[in-house]
Amino acid sequence: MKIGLLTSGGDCPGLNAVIRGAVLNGVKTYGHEFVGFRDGWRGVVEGDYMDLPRTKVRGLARQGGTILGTSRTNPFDGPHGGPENIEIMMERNQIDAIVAIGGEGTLAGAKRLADAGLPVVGVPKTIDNDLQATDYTFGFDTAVSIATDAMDRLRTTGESHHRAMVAEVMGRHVGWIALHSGMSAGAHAVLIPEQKVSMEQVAEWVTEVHERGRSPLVVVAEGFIPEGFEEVIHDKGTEKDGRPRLGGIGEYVTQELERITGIETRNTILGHIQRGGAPTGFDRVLATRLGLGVVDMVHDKEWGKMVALQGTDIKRVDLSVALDGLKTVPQERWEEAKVLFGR
Ligand SMILES: Nc1ncnc2c1ncn2[C@@H]1O[C@H](COP(=O)(O)OP(=O)(O)OP(=O)(O)O)[C@@H](O)[C@H]1O
Ligand SMILES: O=P(O)(O)OC[C@H]1O[C@](O)(CO)[C@@H](O)[C@@H]1O
Ligand SMILES: [Mg+2]
Repeated sequence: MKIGLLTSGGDCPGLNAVIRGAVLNGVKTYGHEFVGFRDGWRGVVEGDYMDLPRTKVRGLARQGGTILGTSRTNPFDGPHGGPENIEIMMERNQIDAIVAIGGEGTLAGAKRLADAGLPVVGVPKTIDNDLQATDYTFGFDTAVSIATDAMDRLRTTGESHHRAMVAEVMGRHVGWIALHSGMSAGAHAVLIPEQKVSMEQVAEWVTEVHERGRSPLVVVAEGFIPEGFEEVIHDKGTEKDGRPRLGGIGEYVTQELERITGIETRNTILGHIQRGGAPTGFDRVLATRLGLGVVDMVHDKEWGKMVALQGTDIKRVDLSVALDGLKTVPQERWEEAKVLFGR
């Protein structure tokens, strides 16, 4: 078989480890051949790909980013998009299957193509950890570990100046990175998209912490909506696909805290630092296992599915199950963390 791999959506530490795992299993176990489409679905609709021999994936497990490049191209758009055109491209290039490595948008495209009869499967990726049917996505552990390290540093400078510190992390729709990095760094408040909290409540937690002589640390996910607001606060316009460009709520929280509490407060936006660089050991192992597993699934011709981590096992699940809403932070996980806030 000749299998085409693509990486699509935001990049994520571990993408290269998936590619390596897939190629090594395919070449060593089955004698399959691999190609890599450039820049996500763009490479598929334009038939733009590179050969991926075993030598091309050497040492890739530890390398951040994606050697294939990524984009947010829709495989159904443009004169060469859609299942009929993609089928013609596959036949012309003798490509037998497509493995789409991406988040919910990429996998929605993969599902529609599989529903139209194309041999397509998925591998879940996102630092946000918001995909259903998989316990964790690779990239999440790396993002949490980078954010934890940054917050440890914010705490020492905050303590020295008796300031409150605000750290804004990624998390457009869900607060997994905020919850885990906040818990890990000992944050005194964690603000996430799933939970409406008033700025007065946050100010109360911050004041309590300050009064017992500590430097308060507030972690806020970029998609947090404070009580009294209907929509996420952002001031950087929108992307081409209409998504608001986030990264700004931290500034609002900082200004409001300083205004209400009178405590000098500083804001740090971690941004894309959370997505860059080498994956953690956990993410390398998870991504490698997903890469190994997806090739077994392709070999068994189980189209329209993705590989997923369930417990400690790599399982095969229908893309429809994985795409049935986002995996948000449950109420009980928030209540559990809340015990650590404030006094
Ligand atoms: N229902 C759909 N059908 C076909 N293509 C889609 C669909 N939904 C999204 N896409 C395409 O997939 C691209 C990638 O999706 P998106 O930008 O959400 O990234 P993602 O794979 O979800 O990763 P991220 O975690 O960065 O959001 C979108 O820009 C869009 O072009
Ligand atoms: O700046 P970009 O690449 O458009 O992506 C930003 C988004 O991608 C993610 O990192 C992953 O979905 C989100 O947390 C964030 O909102
Ligand atoms: Mg998405």
